[in-house]
Amino acid sequence: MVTIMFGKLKEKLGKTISKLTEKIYKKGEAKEVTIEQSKEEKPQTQMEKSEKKSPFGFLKRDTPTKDKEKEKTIEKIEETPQKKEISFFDRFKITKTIKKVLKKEVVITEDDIEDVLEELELELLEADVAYVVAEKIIESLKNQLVGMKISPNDDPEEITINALKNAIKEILSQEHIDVEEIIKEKKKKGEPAVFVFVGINGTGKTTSIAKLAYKLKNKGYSVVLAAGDTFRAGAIEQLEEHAKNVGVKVIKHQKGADSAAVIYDAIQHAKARGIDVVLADTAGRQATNVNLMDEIKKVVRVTKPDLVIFVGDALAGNDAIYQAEEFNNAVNIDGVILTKVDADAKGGAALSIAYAIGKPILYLGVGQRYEDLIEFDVDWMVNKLFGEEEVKFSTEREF
Ligand SMILES: Nc1nc2c(ncn2[C@@H]2O[C@H](COP(=O)(O)OP(=O)(O)OP(=O)(O)O)[C@@H](O)[C@H]2O)c(=O)[nH]1
Repeated sequence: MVTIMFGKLKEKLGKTISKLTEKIYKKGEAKEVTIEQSKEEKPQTQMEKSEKKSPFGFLKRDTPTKDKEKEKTIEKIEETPQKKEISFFDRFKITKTIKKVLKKEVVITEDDIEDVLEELELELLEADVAYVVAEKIIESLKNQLVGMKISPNDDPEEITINALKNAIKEILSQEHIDVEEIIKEKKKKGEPAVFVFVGINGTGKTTSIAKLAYKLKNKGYSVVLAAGDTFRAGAIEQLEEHAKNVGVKVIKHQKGADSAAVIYDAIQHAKARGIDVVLADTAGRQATNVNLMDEIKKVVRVTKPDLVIFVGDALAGNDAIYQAEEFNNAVNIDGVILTKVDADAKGGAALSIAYAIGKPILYLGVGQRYEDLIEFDVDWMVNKLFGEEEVKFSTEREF
């Protein structure tokens, strides 16, 4: 079954836009008007185009009406509005579009939208959006929409989509961390950049390290891995397997050794050989395990990494956010890698984790191949939530 990434969230946002738009139309006593357009007339405006291709499918589509003396057809929407030679017969092809237009100006009040926003809040929580994030989105929508004047020339759908996009961008926008910039700055000082990966068991730390090693190596950086997970049986061998596949070296000690010592040795190795980056694995641990959390604090104290990266599992929903908060309180996380986003039909964790801990998402794990690690970008996520295309990720497995 192919998961539609953020599918649940996308569906709920679409329903909200439809309801808010209808509220505005109703209050403005909107009437339906028919717009006739022949091929020769001006090319469609972007809004008219998006109205026909609305991602949420609830908007009026072209409704061709049969007309004896003239053949009518839906005007084919050009992906890119190139000037095309129009044939003689094409000139008579008329497009009729029915669109709603407000009869009078509308000033939105809190009463107008209260019920829709209450429903949205519940639906966001159902999509694993953290409570504090759902609250923030509702508050942002109220601040943007209550008191807004909408004239008959405005497009209510465009206004509601933009309001929701702004609310989500506010949530997603955290201070950006440029990983490559950190590597370059450390290189200038003749030192390796050190990134330590933390998180609970099974979230995808080891595979995310391998994916980042693959990405950085392909960008021309030299990378060494530190087998800091000296606790779980097979963890060292798993990392060695990835290292062999990706073509990088691993620094390891025996199982049960001190994690900080392994990572410290890897840093010395990198310094001695002028290697650019050390990616350090650590044992998966429950945030509630005090001894293991003390160990990770020692790792950070001893190795002084440039980035402590929390690896969270998008499928864990709110648990991923709780774990991120706990790790952030213990060792001050710098950034997040959210894994298994390709398998996450809800999308709540991706929307919530950065806001909940006030740290940026650095990368998203989107599959089980070494290339399935993408740099997180707010506009990319907003386009996935509001865009039309369904993102298809590979289900191929390399590990
Ligand atoms: N679909 C999908 N699976 C992933 C992704 N990232 C990791 N996985 C899978 O998640 C499982 C756990 O990955 P690991 O890297 O072993 O997890 P870990 O955090 O190192 O686990 P511990 O070593 O026990 O702490 C593996 O089967 C991975 O293939 C991803 O982005 N998408």
